[in-house]
Amino acid sequence: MTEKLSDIARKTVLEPLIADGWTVDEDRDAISKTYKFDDFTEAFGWMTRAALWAEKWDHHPEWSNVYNKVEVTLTTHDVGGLSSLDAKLARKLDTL
Ligand SMILES: C[C@H](O)[C@H](O)[C@H]1CNC2=NC(N)=NC(=O)C2=N1
Repeated sequence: MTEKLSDIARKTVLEPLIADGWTVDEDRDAISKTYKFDDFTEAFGWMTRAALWAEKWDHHPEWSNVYNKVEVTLTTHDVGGLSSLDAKLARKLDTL
């Protein structure tokens, strides 16, 4: 069962993500990042790879794409805030 991150876990888990360009939206208890690519093909290719991981892990990003830019927000709808699944998916997205 997925649970919201505790205050202690939150600090440990979020710090490295913030260092890698993720920002925390405290109001929504979500993290966001904008990825920029050379062109649409690169952006959409990345989204396709990301979508396969999201489906595999049954954890899906909120995202939008305009040409070479992809804006991603991660939060766990089932618990109404950030969980370890968001951190796991964020780390994966950063490696794709
Ligand atoms: C039924 C299904 O497992 C759930 O609705 C999953 C699907 N993908 C999800 N994605 C995200 N981001 N949060 C969720 O709580 C969530 N729940």
